[in-house]
Amino acid sequence: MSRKQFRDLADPETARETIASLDLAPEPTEVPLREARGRVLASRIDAELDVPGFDRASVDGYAVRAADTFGADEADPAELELAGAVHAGVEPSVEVAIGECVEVSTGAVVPPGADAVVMVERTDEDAGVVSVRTALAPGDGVMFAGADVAAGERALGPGTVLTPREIGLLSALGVDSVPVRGQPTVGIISTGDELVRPGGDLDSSAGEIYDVNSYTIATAVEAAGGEARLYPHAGDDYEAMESVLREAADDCDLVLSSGSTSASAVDVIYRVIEDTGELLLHGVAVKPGKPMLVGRIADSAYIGLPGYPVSALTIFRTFVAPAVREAAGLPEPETATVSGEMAVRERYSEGRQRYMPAGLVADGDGTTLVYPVDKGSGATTSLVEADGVVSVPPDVEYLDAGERVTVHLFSPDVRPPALFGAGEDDPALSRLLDRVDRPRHLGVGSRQGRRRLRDGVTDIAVVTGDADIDGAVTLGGWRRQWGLVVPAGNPDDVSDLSDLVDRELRFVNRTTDSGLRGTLETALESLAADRDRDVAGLFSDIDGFGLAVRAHESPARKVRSGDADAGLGLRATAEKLGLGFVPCGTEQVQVLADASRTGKDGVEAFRQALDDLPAVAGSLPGYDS
Ligand SMILES: Nc1nc2c(c(=O)[nH]1)N[C@H]1C(S)=C(S)[C@@H](COP(=O)(O)OP(=O)(O)OC[C@H]3O[C@@H](n4cnc5c(N)ncnc54)[C@H](O)[C@@H]3O)O[C@H]1N2
Ligand code: MOO
Repeated sequence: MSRKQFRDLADPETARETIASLDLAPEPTEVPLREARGRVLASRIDAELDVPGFDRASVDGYAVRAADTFGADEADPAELELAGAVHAGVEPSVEVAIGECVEVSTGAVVPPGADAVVMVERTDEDAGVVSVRTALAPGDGVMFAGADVAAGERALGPGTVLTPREIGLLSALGVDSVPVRGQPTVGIISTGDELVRPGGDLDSSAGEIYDVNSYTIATAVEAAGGEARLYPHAGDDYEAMESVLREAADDCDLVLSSGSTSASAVDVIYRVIEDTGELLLHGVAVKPGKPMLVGRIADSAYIGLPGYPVSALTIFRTFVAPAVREAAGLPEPETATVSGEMAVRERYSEGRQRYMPAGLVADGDGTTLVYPVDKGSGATTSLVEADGVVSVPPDVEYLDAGERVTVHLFSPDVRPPALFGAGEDDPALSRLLDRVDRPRHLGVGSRQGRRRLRDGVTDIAVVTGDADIDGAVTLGGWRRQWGLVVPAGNPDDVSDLSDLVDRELRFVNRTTDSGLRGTLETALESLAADRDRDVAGLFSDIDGFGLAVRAHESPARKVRSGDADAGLGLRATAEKLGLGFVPCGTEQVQVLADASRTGKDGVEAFRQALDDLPAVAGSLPGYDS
């Protein structure tokens, strides 16, 4: 089977122009006013009536002839005869003659003869005579007919985005349905045999994954003013893709697929487009998102997003969302940028325009630091753990530490974390972070945590083992019991670490970045010394010593699923998952803070949260404050 090769990549501007040349805009439509929020008026609306439709009392009080109150004040009130009353929603049956007044409530029709309304607070009434303690000018206390909007006036123009304010005006005009721009219908098709919709059962051993793109792109379409339609995901074969694409093209203004854009033998979607429609572009010099496609199928526009979730969403945000907004008649949203200094040096030399996900953190002086958050295009956390994107031109090979860069925030209301930490992923830490406003913690293990603290990226590091870092102070810490997580009831009768070495047990380790791995190795080193053996040989006697998983619960989960006999873990994890536990020792977890950042509100808040440590540790088996 032939494979796609990416030799000539289009530049981003060409991609933008090609997408702009597609026609996504649907016909205008009419919607009930009640459902019109966020829609865009398709044509002008003129007032068909005066609002208010009558001279309306704006206060509770008495309708008067202003001339009758001339010269009145507290010392010398005007005395008027009470001729009757008019309430809101009732046609007046009295007139105000010279020397008279009529009681009115707010919103009532001002009765004939009157030209002003005095507030009840400035009057006294006694036996049918009202003393008015202030002088009024004509129009005081009255909203005249048509003063809000007059019949024939231009009320709202085409292109107006309908918010509650405009819906208020249209309600006042009695309009109950409005002509609006159509919302482009966008068909969403994820491709790939491996995909399962969230909620379905997942067989990870068969390489199945949850479908991230369908809901992500559907919600992004809606946020851009389109109407998303989800189609069942298409398997990795030509016929399946062709039939779903045709079906979606029949129904929608734009079809968006994800996946199958690249170079593998099953990445055939470009051929389906070539055969059933028109392929206008394949491959753009951007990162992420290089293999995107643009084309047409029947009367519908088509854009192929790459399968990797970060690539798909970045391409959507950068190239597709503006076209959807344009078709829906929506203005480009307010964007916000923040300027900051690169916290670390970042190398890059692929010659493509890069949209680098970046996080923000304030250092001790309040300087904004920017750090790359790139866990790769396949990691959804690459975007969740970032605050925005730095656009790096194709000819830039690296960004130096300290270099000034501009971050385009994901939205203007993005606020950087108040507390930024990295290191151990730990259940006590998770509970403590819940007590802090806007924390961000990267569970990258002790080693990486120390490195980021040393590099001046994070405010705190949560580590086991070596806690001696220049310029760092200890905020607090706790002890946790570690050992071997085994199946419930410990069926293999595992009693200590030597069983891993001496018996045929399938073990699951943690990665070398994790503190627990360091603690295990230290314990095994002393076992090797007791036995007068070389430590590497001891490690190699353990079946699975090299089988390392990143997350702190993962070894225990492998034990629970029957894929391992013992895993490195904590007592707290074993008990949480209903598994057995063989204790091997306790280790100290320490929270270190960059000494120059202890004045930050978030760091101070975390220090206060540490006061709750006895309660937190008391709720976790094997924990001690
Ligand atoms: N030999 C080459 N390999 C790749 C190249 C290349 O130029 N040569 N390009 C890489 C780049 S860049 C990208 S981006 C991806 C694009 O891949 P596809 O669009 O073909 O997407 P798939 O292969 O179908 O999937 C990639 C990846 O993403 C996962 N995926 C797909 N759809 C979803 C979804 N709806 N939800 C969650 N995850 C999804 C899929 O399982 C794969 O892991 O190709 C590189 N390879
Ligand atoms: O273009 Mo791919 O999106 O670099 O990951």
